[in-house]
Amino acid sequence: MHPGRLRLGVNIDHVATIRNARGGDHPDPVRAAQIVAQVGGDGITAHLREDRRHIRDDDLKRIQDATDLPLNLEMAATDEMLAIALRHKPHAACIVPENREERTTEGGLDAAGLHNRLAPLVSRLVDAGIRVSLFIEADPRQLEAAIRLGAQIVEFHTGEYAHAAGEQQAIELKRIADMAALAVKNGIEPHAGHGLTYENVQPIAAIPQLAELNIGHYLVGEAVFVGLEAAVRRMRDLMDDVR
Ligand SMILES: CC(=O)[C@@H](O)[C@H](O)COP(=O)(O)O
Ligand SMILES: NCC(=O)COP(=O)(O)O
Repeated sequence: MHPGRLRLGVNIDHVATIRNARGGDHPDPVRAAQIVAQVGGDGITAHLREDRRHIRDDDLKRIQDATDLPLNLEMAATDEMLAIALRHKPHAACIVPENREERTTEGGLDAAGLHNRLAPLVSRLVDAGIRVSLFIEADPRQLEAAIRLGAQIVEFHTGEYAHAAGEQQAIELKRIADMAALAVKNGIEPHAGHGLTYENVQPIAAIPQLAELNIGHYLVGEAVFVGLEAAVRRMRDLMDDVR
């Protein structure tokens, strides 16, 4: 059981997607971060992609200056992103797989296969006092790799769960629940995220070992209709109803 309340990290990438659609500065992801802070969000997640399709380098400091919420910087395992993380010193850095062609993150990081590339990067981040999260599939081999790498956090990719239905969704849910329990047994804090919505969040939120959910695209979509404040509040309520 995670001793504290299940935290909600709000990913504001797609506020920046709308902003960048016209090349201007509205809507500002920083204003979104401030609203998240005002309505009970527990953290801000921002994915600085190599192609800067949404979050941009200057957004990071503005977000950090604008709210006291912890910033979870999602980043690829590259020297460029390591230097940026060391410069900004976010609360946490979540290492995610990334390629230009993808529309969005398509799966978890291959922490096992990339051990030699990840090891120096993880230790540099840990040494700088940045909590390191690895965005992985709920798979024992990937979890073991994260333990070996010395990551403090794993974030389980919930995309397969989110896109599954019926029996397959139950199988994905059990996989995540089993790995969350194993993570805690090994002293790693388990998080989860990707593709979570009002409709599918509660079975994930009910997993007692999970400490944090990171949710973004759906909330920004809902915000178009009801506003970001109401969207975050509803997601928060749904999580609280099962924990
Ligand atoms: C790792 C993950 O699932 C998301 O946090 C990631 O940010 C998705 O990428 P986009 O935000 O570019 O869709
Ligand atoms: N790491 C998951 C995240 O930050 C948000 O993913 P999504 O809700 O935008 O799919």
